[in-house]
Amino acid sequence: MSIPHGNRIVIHDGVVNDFNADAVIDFSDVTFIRQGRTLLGPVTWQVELDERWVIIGPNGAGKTTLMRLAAAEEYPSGGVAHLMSERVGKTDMRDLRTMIGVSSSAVAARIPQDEKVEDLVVSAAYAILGRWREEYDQRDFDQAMEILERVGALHLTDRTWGTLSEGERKRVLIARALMTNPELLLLDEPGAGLDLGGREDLVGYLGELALDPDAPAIVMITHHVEEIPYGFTHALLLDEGSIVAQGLIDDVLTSENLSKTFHQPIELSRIDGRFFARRIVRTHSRRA
Ligand SMILES: Nc1ncnc2c1ncn2[C@@H]1O[C@H](COP(=O)(O)OP(=O)(O)OP(=O)(O)O)[C@@H](O)[C@H]1O
Repeated sequence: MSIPHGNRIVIHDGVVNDFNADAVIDFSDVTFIRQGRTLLGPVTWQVELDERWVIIGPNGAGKTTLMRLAAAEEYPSGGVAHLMSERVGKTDMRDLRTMIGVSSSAVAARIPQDEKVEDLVVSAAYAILGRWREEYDQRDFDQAMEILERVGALHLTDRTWGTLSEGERKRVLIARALMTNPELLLLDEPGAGLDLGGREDLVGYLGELALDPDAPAIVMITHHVEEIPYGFTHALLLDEGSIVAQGLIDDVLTSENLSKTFHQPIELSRIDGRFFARRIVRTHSRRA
């Protein structure tokens, strides 16, 4: 059997297993079908450890579906998916999830109102073991405090989830997602519901995280190009379950590609490295 070149390898236990060993996400022709409807795909997409991706697309485009597949929360209906070099469907999804940090409204919705921030973050290290309310190791508490400080939420340690503002919740969710030292961090609309100051704080923090060489690979869904932090390297545009464009952010985020994705004339501009987008308003000159 011939071995392909580059970073693709073949393991043969009777089955050819061809994937990018450097990728935390390696999807090849992945589809997701429900009730006879193809909600996503076929999608071929690779994310490597030092990459920071933004996913953009209209409502219902399939962004969260893609994220759920990347979070090992769903099995693909077709195609081949590897997460952290493990073949989805041939490995324990719970083991995979320990390597993936997720911050999303779905995670937020499962948190009891009376959960203390400290417990919420520290328990992430134990969730897989089902030790939600048991004794925790002092080292885990120390790590939780360190992460809360990094996301600017140390002062919230003793507060309960129900008393937090939207911006505070977003920070605490990211802290919880980072607690397991994941290889992959998935952020589904982390800026949703934040006021201008809160959004700018978040963009600043995520920009620092993006530039940290020890940070995990990051994939973030957003509806607003203004929320893309400095340091994000790649973009994927999705529409009606299909990829419109993907690759390096400077190549993919263009007025032309956004107009195609959103089916309207969009003008994209960039000021000091930040993106801004608006619909082009056509003005008609009147004859006297
Ligand atoms: N389990 C399911 N069964 C049937 N349809 C589903 C299921 N999950 C999602 N969908 C549909 O798949 C499509 C894509 O949904 P998804 O949540 O991935 O979109 P999205 O891009 O994240 O949208 P939004 O920006 O509104 O959050 C939508 O039309 C949605 O109604």
